[in-house]
Amino acid sequence: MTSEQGGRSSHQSNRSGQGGNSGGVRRRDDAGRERNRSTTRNRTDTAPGQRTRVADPARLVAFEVLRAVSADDAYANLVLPTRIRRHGLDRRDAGFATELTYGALRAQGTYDAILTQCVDRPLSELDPAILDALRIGVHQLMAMRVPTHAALDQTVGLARAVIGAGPSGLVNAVLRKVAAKELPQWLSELTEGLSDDVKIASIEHSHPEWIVRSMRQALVAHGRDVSEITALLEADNEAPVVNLVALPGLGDLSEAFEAGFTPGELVADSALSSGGDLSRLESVRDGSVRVQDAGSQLVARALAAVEITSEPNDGEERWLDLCAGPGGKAALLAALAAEKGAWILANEPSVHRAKLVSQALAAVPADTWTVRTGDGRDIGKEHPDAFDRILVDAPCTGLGALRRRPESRWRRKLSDVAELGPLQRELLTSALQAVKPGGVVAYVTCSPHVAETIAVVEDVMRKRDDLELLDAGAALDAVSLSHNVGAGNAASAVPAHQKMAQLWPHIHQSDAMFLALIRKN
Ligand SMILES: C[S@@+](CC[C@H](N)C(=O)[O-])C[C@H]1O[C@@H](n2cnc3c(N)ncnc32)[C@H](O)[C@@H]1O
Repeated sequence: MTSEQGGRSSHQSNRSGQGGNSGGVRRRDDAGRERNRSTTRNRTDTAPGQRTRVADPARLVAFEVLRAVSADDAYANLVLPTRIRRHGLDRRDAGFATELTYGALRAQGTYDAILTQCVDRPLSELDPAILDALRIGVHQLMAMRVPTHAALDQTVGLARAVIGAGPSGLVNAVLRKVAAKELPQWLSELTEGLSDDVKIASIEHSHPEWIVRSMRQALVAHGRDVSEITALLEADNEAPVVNLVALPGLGDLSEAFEAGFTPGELVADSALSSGGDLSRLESVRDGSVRVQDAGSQLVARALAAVEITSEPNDGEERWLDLCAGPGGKAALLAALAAEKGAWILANEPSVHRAKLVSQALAAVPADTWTVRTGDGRDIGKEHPDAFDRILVDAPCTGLGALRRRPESRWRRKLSDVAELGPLQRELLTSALQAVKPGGVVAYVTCSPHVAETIAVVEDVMRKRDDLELLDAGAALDAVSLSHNVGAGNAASAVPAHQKMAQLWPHIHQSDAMFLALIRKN
């Protein structure tokens, strides 16, 4: 099972299925939602904390993951599957735990704003474990189809079992206040009297204000209307579908289609599904079919297909993936290189990640690729004018992949953008040294933040007079199935920006990948 399976609802989905308030034994349906068995007794008004004394395993899993994220800086997508296994959750409970975990993490900003109205002290003064239990309770009350009494009873029971009887009383009292209003009413109260659109969007769509501001700026820089911000932030709060790619010439999607995947509409040799146990697929196990976002597939294909005028060495093009770990794009590029009779060097400084690159490349003929463990900033000096095509998939804030990393919006800081800037510039500078005259460098980030995208490209290009920006939007169109991706920036007021391309989750259902293609003349 993928860790996203079952994480369906945005935190703002309605509570339409939440009408029942009868007591009785809980059961979950296929989507992991709790249903009541019919009984007539209404237990909502009795003290839930007095009843349930054991933690429901699915809620316990969500609580443990939230604790690992807030106390140990863990990544939810890595911890969740291990906890699901450890607690032996079945498919339905795993779906419920996934929705609860990811929903509570994504919507943390909105939920904390609600909790602030219901707790008699600053949230920072609460025991962090109590705060995590409250967030789990709020998500059930505001966005899942869990009957109110079950959300209260089970969350208070969880707090009693894992934190203690005293705190469970606090959890009970606070969640009862939260439950008194539905989400739309909370949101209108929280935003009443505010005139700052950024603040309002931040509360309503649970993104830090600096990220809302950055996204708005990026939309405008790429010639889009700022009003798209709502759709963009909403897309960030949705669980992404699983995208597969069959490595060209090596992989076959028929097994995936038999397992219920549907053909991808954006890019060739791709397939989509909302979930499923990928380890069942032999083609995934042997690495010839890989999980990869459609945006990543498109940018890799655009670089492989764009016209170059450099002279191949002995008829063989030399490609370089400067920042290859963990190897997603390197695998697709290497398969495309093998088809064209080219060779690729995949570079990665982290030893662990370089090993992952080698594993990712294992399905591709071994004479097509080499993995180098080293700093990409040195390659330009060591190998000037040596490569025909270079990918610089630069280390970045990852603000374009918030759908996949539910906690990252709270962990990232504006200062990270400034800290990454020099490295991004040095890596692109190195690549421009390493590319042959007539060859092309693709500068890619999984972030739409203009300080990581347009500003880096413009700063670095200003320092040389032998560079030319190619039309990246047209290059994406050329390798897409529709031939009309719409990622180029014809509407941008700045001519140079028009040639740089930006994909968007709310438009392309992909990560927000940025692509600039630079030819050295
Ligand atoms: C955005 S990730 C690349 C993702 C990869 N292309 C893929 O598709 O799987 C950026 C990578 O750059 C690596 N990196 C960090 N500093 C670097 C440096 N000085 N030179 C080259 N790579 C670097 C990071 O370790 C990380 O693996």
